[in-house]
Amino acid sequence: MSVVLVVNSGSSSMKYQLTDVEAGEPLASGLIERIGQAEGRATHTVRHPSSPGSDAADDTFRVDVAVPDHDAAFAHMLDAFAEHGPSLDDHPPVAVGHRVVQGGARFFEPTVVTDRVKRDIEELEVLAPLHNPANLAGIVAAERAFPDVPHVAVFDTAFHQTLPPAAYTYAIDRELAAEHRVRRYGFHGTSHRFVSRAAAEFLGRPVDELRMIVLHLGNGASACAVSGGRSVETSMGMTPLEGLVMGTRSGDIDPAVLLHLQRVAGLDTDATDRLLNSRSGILGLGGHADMRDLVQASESGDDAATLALEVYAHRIRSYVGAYAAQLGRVDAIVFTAGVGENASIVREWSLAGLEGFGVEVDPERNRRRGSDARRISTDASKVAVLVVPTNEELEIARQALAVVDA
Ligand SMILES: Nc1ncnc2c1ncn2[C@@H]1O[C@H](COP(=O)(O)OP(=O)(O)O)[C@@H](O)[C@H]1O
Ligand SMILES: CC(=O)OP(=O)(O)O
Ligand SMILES: [Mg+2]
Repeated sequence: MSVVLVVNSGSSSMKYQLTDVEAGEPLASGLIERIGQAEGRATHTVRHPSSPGSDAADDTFRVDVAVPDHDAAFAHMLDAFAEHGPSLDDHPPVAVGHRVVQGGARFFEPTVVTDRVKRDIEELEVLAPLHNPANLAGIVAAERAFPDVPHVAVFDTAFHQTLPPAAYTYAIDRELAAEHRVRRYGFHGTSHRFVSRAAAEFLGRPVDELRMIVLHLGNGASACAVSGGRSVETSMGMTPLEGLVMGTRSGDIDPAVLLHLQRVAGLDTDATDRLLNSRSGILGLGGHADMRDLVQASESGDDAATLALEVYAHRIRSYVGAYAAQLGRVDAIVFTAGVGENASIVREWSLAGLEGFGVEVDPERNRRRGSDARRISTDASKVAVLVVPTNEELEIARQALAVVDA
């Protein structure tokens, strides 16, 4: 058994998963929230792999606990494994895989963490101020907790290294852009990679024959045009702010709006940053960052919530059209992540009216719930519309193991 611990450190949370890579099954997972705040909360779930004939439920343990920093989060995680299992002595990780959001133009592949790699991740903080500092803090804390195993950084940007220059170049002064590394990098690459391969498997066709549009709709959201298994266009840019409407992020906006607000509403740089990253998206429009709450508000007649949903879907439809043009042909449109896998209304509204382009969602299939990959288009639809659950942790574990085994 090859067990890998996967860590996804955010600025105020840490997610972890202990995974048996060969079985493709998590043994345990957890989430430590509100790191650095007075009241935190930790959840630890012990998974019981479902064997034929048995339907064992997972065990989840929740505690309210103040967690001052990432070191404390790791200490808490180790306690949770000791108390609730599975025992790390019986399942020692052979590697720790870390999600790192921004790898710039430097990291193309999963990379064993060294002092040099840590310095590079730190140096890339200017290009991802919300994400990379937390990712690095998680790596440093994990090295302290697991000093004897290799640590592997897996970058959100790596899958998008195949973008052609025409897709990643912003039309601004090229010398200024080069000096400050201003270009589009793209994110959620681990998910787009995993999901595009899983979709090909579901369709029973080699990924290198397929052209597809993957819609990763979670808290952050991005679209990716995948041709022959390679990312050729994606909606996030230099940072994870560009593109689709998200939980709290605006996505695309005329940059002159910022200039205008700075002039007439006195917004400074930090206030502008907070507006676009934390107070916009469906939260800014409809009062809810969580899609479940937004859908519920809309269903109970809240017009602002309904408009937020319409804007969210309208933006997705625009990207689907644009990416169809870039790809020249679309074999599949694939929904994934929390919203994409669960919110049938978002899938329905996003693809409404595309029948003329061979995209026909079957309303009944779309409404049906499920946790496996499934087709939601009609049998007659020229383009297959799929829901494919993402599993970034398994993909990170696989990539970390491959590096360590190599
Ligand atoms: N049953 C559901 N219906 C609608 N939205 C859902 C459902 N379950 C989860 N979501 C939404 O998925 C989003 C979180 O997605 P997720 O992929 O877990 O995000 P992240 O990993 O980026 O934190 C939230 O907006 C949440 O409301
Ligand atoms: C890059 C990014 O947006 O990540 P997340 O969706 O986890 O916020
Ligand atoms: Mg996610």
